[in-house]
Amino acid sequence: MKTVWLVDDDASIRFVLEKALSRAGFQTESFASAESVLSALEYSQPTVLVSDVRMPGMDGMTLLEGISTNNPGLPVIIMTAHSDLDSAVQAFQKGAFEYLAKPFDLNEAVNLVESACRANQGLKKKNKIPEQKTQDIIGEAPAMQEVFRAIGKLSASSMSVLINGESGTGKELVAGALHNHSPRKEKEFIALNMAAIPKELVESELFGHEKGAFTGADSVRKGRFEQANGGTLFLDEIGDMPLDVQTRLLRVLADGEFYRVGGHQSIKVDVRIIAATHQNLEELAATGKFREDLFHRLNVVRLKLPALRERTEDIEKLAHYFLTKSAKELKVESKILASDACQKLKAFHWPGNVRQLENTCRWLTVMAPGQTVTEADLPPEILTNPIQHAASGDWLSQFQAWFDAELKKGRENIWPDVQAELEVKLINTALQHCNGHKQDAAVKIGWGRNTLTRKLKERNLND
Ligand SMILES: Nc1ncnc2c1ncn2[C@@H]1O[C@H](COP(=O)(O)OP(=O)(O)OP(=O)(O)O)[C@@H](O)[C@H]1O
Repeated sequence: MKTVWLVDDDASIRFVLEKALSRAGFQTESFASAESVLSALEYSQPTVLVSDVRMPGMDGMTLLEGISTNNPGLPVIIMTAHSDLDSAVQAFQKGAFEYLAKPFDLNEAVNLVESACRANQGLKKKNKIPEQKTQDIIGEAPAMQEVFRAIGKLSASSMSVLINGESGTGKELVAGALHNHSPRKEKEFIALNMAAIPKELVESELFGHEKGAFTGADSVRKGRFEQANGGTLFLDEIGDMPLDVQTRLLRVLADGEFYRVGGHQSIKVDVRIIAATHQNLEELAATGKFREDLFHRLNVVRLKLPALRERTEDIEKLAHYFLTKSAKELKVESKILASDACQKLKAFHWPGNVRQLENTCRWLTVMAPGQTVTEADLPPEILTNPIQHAASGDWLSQFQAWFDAELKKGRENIWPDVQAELEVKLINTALQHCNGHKQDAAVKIGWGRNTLTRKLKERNLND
């Protein structure tokens, strides 16, 4: 029978895990401290060990180190209430099989234990990398926990990573964390935004040029690839990379060497590529705007960063973090968010994502009159949020994707059709809501009764 040992000083956690695991057919044994489990490990060994991080006396990380040395191959799942990036990364670097952020779903915990049992030889102890504090990445939402896990798992590798996410969701921050937690961290991390460089300069920016390669090339210039040698090159907005440069990039990725513009001598480099985009690269590849082979080369590991409106549970913590940060920068006392203001921030749709929240907090630090920020202190654009995020999902993003696809098909003069569709939906929904009462429906929409009557005629809707 498969045995699972549980280590946690919190009796209630031990109790619920014991129950869930025995129901799933495991034999369990519980320990209240790391010391007691270490002495038990001298005599026997379970199939899987699950341990908390913070415990009085020896902590979970030290226990993990001891296990990696004395019981290599024993899969250990680390639980922590402190769901920050550092503990996830540390756990993986110290050889943990998985990382479970508290509070967790019991099914998730059982599934994890099951997969740890299957990986019976577990993870070998990895080379210890000196700890390095990265810029905090705040995120307790499940999608962010996935990202932290991936950063931890990728910390020993040089694989290409493709990061998807809207503008301001933290793509560059995550790329930086991937670099800082990799063996390349002593070398350069270079970030380059493809959309920000004029098309004709992209090639020389990346690969450098020889003197006289083109008008204005007065001297030899090293490109970003050479600067990033041994390190990481972060290519933001990769979907905007011109096709001919994509071909060259593909060649560098395949051969590890390239020529400067106008050069005849090949240059060898070892660069890890992390690419990011807010676009749908599969779609771009399907329509010939992005090289399919390059897409597959970059898409070895894909990370999806959620839009801020999809992780409202993180807004309060992020706001607190940014208010503290900007207060430090401005050398003033940090503002505190009142709960009405916090509710408003959570209800806003944040088209600019975390960057916009950061800017709002900076604005509040300067502009809010008192130490406590109330709803009335918030900038007007947040209070007059025209379209509350629809509970049924992010229909504006879907609309945007549809619009984008129509444009790509070459469609023109879209507005009349969109307007007609929107009006029909507005009218029908309002009439239904008001049991067919036109006056009330007009008020709900914000039209006069005559406008509603005219629109009903125009749109051939039955009176
Ligand atoms: N989870 C997070 N925790 C803390 N700060 C964050 C987080 N996500 C983003 N930020 C901050 O928000 C700002 C925008 O992030 P970043 O530049 O990484 O976004 P991006 O997705 O690369 O944006 P773009 O696509 O527009 O370049 C940065 O100042 C970053 O530090």
